[in-house]
Amino acid sequence: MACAQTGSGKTAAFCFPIISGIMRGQCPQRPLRGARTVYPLALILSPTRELSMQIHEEARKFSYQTGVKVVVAYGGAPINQQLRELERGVDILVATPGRLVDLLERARVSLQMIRYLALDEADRMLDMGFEPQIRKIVEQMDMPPPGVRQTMLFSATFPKEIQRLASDFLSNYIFLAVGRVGSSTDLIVQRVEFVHESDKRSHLMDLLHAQRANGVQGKQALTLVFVETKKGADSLEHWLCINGFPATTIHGDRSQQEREQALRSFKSGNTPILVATDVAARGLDIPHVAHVVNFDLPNDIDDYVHRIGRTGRAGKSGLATAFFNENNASLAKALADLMQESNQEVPAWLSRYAARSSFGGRNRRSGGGRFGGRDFRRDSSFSRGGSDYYGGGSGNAAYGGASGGHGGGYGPGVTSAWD
Ligand SMILES: Nc1ncnc2c1ncn2[C@@H]1O[C@H](COP(=O)(O)OP(=O)(O)OP(=O)(O)O)[C@@H](O)[C@H]1O
Repeated sequence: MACAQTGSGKTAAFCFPIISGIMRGQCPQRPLRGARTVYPLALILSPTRELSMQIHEEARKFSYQTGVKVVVAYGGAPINQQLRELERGVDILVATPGRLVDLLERARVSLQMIRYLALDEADRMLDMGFEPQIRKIVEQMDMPPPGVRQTMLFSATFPKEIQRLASDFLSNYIFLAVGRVGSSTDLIVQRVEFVHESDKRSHLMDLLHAQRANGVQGKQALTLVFVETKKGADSLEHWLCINGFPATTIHGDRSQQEREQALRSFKSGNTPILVATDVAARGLDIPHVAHVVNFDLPNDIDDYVHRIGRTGRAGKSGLATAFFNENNASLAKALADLMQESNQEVPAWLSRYAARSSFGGRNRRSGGGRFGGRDFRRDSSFSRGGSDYYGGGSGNAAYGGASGGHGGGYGPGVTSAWD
């Protein structure tokens, strides 16, 4: 289980070991091809089609001239073309869960030879929407058990309850966190502005005007605007266009072709404003996104972390502006904590909201008394009734048990580099 901030390069972190493992020939002989079933050695699952496409492109670059074959399969695109690609041979299959289940049910893909399984955006993959499909793929098809395969879970956020679920897919695993789990990078300047619902459009317009005026040769910098609903996305896009701001939109009701076209047009700068729902919140690595606007704030602080993480990537700086009003009161505490943690200026009015808000659920951070999540096994209330998680000494090599290789002896609540 690995956590590192958005834009820090997690894709390479799971692709290189897989490619290297396959190149070292540490995988079993596959059945002779003849039947139409293919037997990939590695499977990388991701929650959105666009993210699968991006991982595929990256993995192909990383495996250039290695002979390792990477194929992608995702929904909304013709399956026949993907089947033809698969028939040409596949070592690493990058897929979205729905399309993969389809391929498995058609017996066109077998997971029997999988030695590496990576779940990108693992917490999203295991939350309510995807868990049944992931369980089916990992537990009910022909995938080898944990231990035979190596399983890697990556995300910038990892709520405890999802960690707990994820541990079903792992055996004797290492929890590796770079920085605090769920924190955002301080390369992103975060601003929160109090804006009533009815003022949001004119406020956005002011921001965009100012941005254009400051831009090189009056050019609009790439701006990603997050809204809560698909309808809201279409309507805001329309309004921006009629007001002279070239915009496009990406959300789940658009055809795959339209989604891909929107992304291309945004990346190229032809339509420098992209209005998006959460479908674009995770993983997408679009160079030069200067500004992320949370026109509607999400209910979950982790979603906020992923959204703003579309800027400030790979060591570059970025700006994120959120429109906050009474409707977002339940997020106030988590938002103020997050901002403080990443050295941002927290407006006094937000601190007041944070102080008086009553909150619950996932918008509240729970980290054993400290802000930021960590390995849930270190929560004193967690017990699996065995010594294999903590203090056993034999397993868990990276930790060396609770009193082992890293200075030892730290209990819950004690700071360590692994927090
Ligand atoms: N060692 C490196 N040097 C320079 N650039 C890098 C390096 N590693 C990764 N990058 C670049 O950093 C960018 C972000 O990487 P990546 O998309 O893997 O981030 P991530 O950690 O998966 O983010 P997210 O949590 O948003 O999915 C990419 O453009 C990638 O090419």
